Amino acid sequence: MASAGSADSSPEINVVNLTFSHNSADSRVEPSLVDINISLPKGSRTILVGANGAGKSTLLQILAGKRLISKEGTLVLIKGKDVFRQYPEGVTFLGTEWAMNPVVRGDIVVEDFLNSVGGYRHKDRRDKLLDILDVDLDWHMHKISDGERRRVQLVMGLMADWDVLLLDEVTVDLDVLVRDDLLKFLKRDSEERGATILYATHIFDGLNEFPTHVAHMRLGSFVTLPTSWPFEDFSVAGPNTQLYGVALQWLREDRDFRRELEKKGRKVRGARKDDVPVDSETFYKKYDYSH
Ligand SMILES: Nc1ncnc2c1ncn2[C@@H]1O[C@H](COP(=O)(O)OP(=O)(O)OP(=O)(O)O)[C@@H](O)[C@H]1O
Repeated sequence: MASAGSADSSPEINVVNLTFSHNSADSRVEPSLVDINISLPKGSRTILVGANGAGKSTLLQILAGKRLISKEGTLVLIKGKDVFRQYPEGVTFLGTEWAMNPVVRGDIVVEDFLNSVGGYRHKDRRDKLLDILDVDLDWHMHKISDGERRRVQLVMGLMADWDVLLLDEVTVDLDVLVRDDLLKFLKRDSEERGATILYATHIFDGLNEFPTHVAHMRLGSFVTLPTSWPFEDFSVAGPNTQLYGVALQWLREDRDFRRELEKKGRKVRGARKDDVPVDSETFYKKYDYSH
């Protein structure tokens, strides 16, 4: 089976010996990423699967140049360029924190907002995306829903041609029809232009036809390196032919793995506290926050 984790002559994304701690001053805190080595070919579309806290966002943020790594022996390259020193052109990162920025909740009309980031220069693609994402140029950014704001973000982020797209869970609040149309657009775009996508998500419905590779992260490491999809080898994820089934199996394995570690007395990050009821109503009744 083809794995994209091995060395490639000219990979579009190449990470070598990456270990990263959010709090490097405190050696008791386990690193968020441990010894990551991946190499993704141009034109690939890779889905990152992993439980909460697995390290998906951290990896995408590092690739987006949002966190500085200065360790000797570590390489984080996109299009052959070091993302910390000479950030490559044509890389787009779309993450969830954008929608929290007060600027994008201000009283500004969508058309002006898109023009302020060069929308007039990419009118054809912009108009295609407005149609796919069902965005109205007359909307006011402070009067739209979170899902609508997300759609504006996607128009903004995707309207210029990109070579590498880093997507961190930004399709989560789209309705199913818009999400489906968007994924078809991205797949076509990637096929026609040889553009590369790395996509972290928790929603696997309707995603079967999208990826060229699928990978599994757990506790900051790759359990399954980016591997050609659909899997031909049952040993990777059992007899699953649907991505949804693969993800369910991997997440179950992650939970079992985490429980085994906890039994041995190791505190595992990302674990749910068992004394917090899963439904919020019970939680608030139990802790009575009314006073
Ligand atoms: N700003 C931060 N400061 C300290 N630790 C952080 C920070 N952001 C993430 N972490 C830690 O890094 C680890 C990886 O988190 P990350 O957000 O990358 O996981 P993820 O796989 O994207 O999870 P999710 O599916 O919940 O988005 C977690 O243990 C998390 O607690």
